[in-house]
Amino acid sequence: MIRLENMTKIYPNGVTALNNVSLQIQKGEFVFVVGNSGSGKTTLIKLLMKELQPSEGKIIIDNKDITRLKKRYVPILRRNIGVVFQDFRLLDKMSVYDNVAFALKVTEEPNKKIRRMVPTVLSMVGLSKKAKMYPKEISGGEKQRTALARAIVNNPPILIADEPTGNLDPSNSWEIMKLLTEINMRGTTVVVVTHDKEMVNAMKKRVVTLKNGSIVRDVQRGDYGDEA
Ligand SMILES: Nc1ncnc2c1ncn2[C@@H]1O[C@H](COP(=O)(O)OP(=O)(O)OP(=O)(O)O)[C@@H](O)[C@H]1O
Repeated sequence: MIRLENMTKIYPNGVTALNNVSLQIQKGEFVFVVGNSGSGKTTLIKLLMKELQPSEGKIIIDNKDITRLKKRYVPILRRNIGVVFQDFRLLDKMSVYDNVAFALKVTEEPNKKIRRMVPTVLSMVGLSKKAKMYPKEISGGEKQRTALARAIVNNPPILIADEPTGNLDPSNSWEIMKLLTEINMRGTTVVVVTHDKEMVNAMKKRVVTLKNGSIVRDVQRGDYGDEA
């Protein structure tokens, strides 16, 4: 489903953020990507979303090389990849409901579908009672769950979460991990970038470790390891 082939990213200032990275993620997998600050994790996510273009190599998603994808097809790619950003990127002037509905409005889904889907995902992430609240009126964990609801409301085949437990206390972190596991069990491929050692060690999923832009470890049912 996701295949990186000898991918290198050198930023215009000469920094090599990723160096000859090859990686395969199968449909339905749950993968943690770990690594020190500056190891290339965010760069990897941006390349997968086509926010950045690699300097060398291929990125194949669903048998298509997205590095060759024409600009007009980028929205279709993004519809297939739900992303939960580190800083949530919620719209402050919109309620929880509207933040989630917005993801369907931009893809011009019919109103009937929006009215059906938004309450369904809000209930799934336990936010039905907060639907009318605004981001500034809800907690960090609730913002994270709103961002997650928005990322999955389109039912994308791939979900990428950047530090989803980064700013959360342990109980909220577990809640988010439980939701990511549920989403994965429904068939979505889940990629989680994290520093959360305890969580990675508890989950026993595949762990890919980046160091200075290279993959230095890739283990099934793994732990956080010493490299990251
Ligand atoms: N826009 C940019 N221009 C130049 N260099 C960049 C740019 N963005 C990131 N870098 C550099 O690329 C390398 C990889 O950065 P990246 O943000 O991918 O790391 P990361 O693993 O996500 O780090 P963190 O855990 O701190 O978020 C770092 O050396 C960083 O300084």
